Amino acid sequence: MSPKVILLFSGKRKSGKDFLTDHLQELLKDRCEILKISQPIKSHWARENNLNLNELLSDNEYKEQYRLDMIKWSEAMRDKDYGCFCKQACLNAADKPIWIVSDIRRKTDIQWFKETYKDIIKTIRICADDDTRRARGYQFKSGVDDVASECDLDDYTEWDLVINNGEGRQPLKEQLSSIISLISLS
Ligand SMILES: Nc1ncnc2c1ncn2[C@@H]1O[C@H](COP(=O)(O)OP(=O)(O)O)[C@@H](O)[C@H]1O
Ligand SMILES: C[C@@](O)(CCOP(=O)(O)OP(=O)(O)O)CC(=O)O
Repeated sequence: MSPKVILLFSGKRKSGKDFLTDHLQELLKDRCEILKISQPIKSHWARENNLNLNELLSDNEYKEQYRLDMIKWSEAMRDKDYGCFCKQACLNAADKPIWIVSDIRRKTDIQWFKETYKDIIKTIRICADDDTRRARGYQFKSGVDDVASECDLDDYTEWDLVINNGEGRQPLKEQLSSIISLISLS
């Protein structure tokens, strides 16, 4: 069974990508699977450098120590094949009707998914103001917050849905129902 819908989520660090996609998964239960493009990157990095993969995958400070190096290595890999990590994430994914990709970062990520899975793609941008992100632990870092990893989709305008997850956000239930309304499994 191949997926019927693929939801691509994008947003800056601490905008709430994991928070919202984890809650979405609680709602959709076993109909969905969360895919992370950063998973193959982090797996490689953990293996090569003898690091704790679970810590790298968590939302705590641990991954921040390695983010800059992971960005540099993964950019070099993407220069050779822009879809390499998207492909790996999909190869490891379970057969579920809904795939939730929680960390789209580049226009080429969207391009790869649209080329590969055509019109079952929906794109969602999560926004949060800087004060809210800072309250969640964000601190600007040169080489991380001013490069493609965080900025390439800033000027993308073709989102199917934009969700405010900062100051003045709607209650979680409403945020989630706006996402659910994108899904039609006919
Ligand atoms: N709407 C929200 N309400 C409460 N806490 C939130 C909300 N959105 C995000 N957070 C918290 O902010 C932190 C960063 O969120 P996270 O989902 O890890 O961001 P990202 O994956 O975009 O870097 C986490 O501790 C998360 O629980
Ligand atoms: C090297 C990275 O894949 C690390 C991404 O780690 P996370 O996806 O865990 O980051 P946030 O959730 O936004 O905090 C970035 C990249 O450019 O591929």
